[in-house]
Amino acid sequence: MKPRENEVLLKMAQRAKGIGAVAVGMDVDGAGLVTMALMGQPVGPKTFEELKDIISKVDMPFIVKGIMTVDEAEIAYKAGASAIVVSNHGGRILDFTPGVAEVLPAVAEKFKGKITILADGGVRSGVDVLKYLALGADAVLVGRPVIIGAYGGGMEGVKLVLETMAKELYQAMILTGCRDISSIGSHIIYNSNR
Ligand SMILES: Cc1cc2nc3c(=O)[nH]c(=O)nc-3n(C[C@H](O)[C@H](O)[C@H](O)COP(=O)(O)O)c2cc1C
Repeated sequence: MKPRENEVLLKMAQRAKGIGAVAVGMDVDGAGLVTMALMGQPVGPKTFEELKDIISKVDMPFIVKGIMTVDEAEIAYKAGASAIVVSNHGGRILDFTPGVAEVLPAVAEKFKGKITILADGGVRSGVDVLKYLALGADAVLVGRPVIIGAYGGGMEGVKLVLETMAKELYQAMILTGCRDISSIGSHIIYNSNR
């Protein structure tokens, strides 16, 4: 990747000031090579040093997205990211890769409390939110349902989608005996292999 691409990414991140956070996608191969996807295009830092350098120059919380392994989480954490998004961003093309729910517990086991852990992908109800929280996420992100809500009903549509999810989450918490978000944990997950 050309240095110019990093400059563009950095400028976009700096211009985003006021939005509150900047997010980039990340994929790391065995050799520690980092590629990032922005607007679907592979751009951004290719090495740990470049990622660290960009994070140090952005005066706002920096979120690294597309984390699917403990090693990738480690890179984001050591580079100084505020948060990671455990997110299977290769799903449309690589449909044989593990799902977020499969990798989230291992990432959470090592990094819970050290870095904010967000998760996304396939969340369609409040019960799905509960599942990702129980598997170790600090918070859950929602993509396509919000787009569908906006398409169908504009701002009211988005509001309806999010309020419905919040109600479903509340009901699911009551049924699983969780009095607040912090009491949601792996104890509510039934594992038939245990
Ligand atoms: C139209 C569309 C384009 C997307 N483009 C990107 C992208 O360029 N980079 C990326 O990391 N994720 C991309 N995503 C994934 C979302 O950022 C997010 O991870 C995903 O939509 C969450 O899953 P959900 O839609 O099932 O809630 C895209 C998703 C959609 C629907």
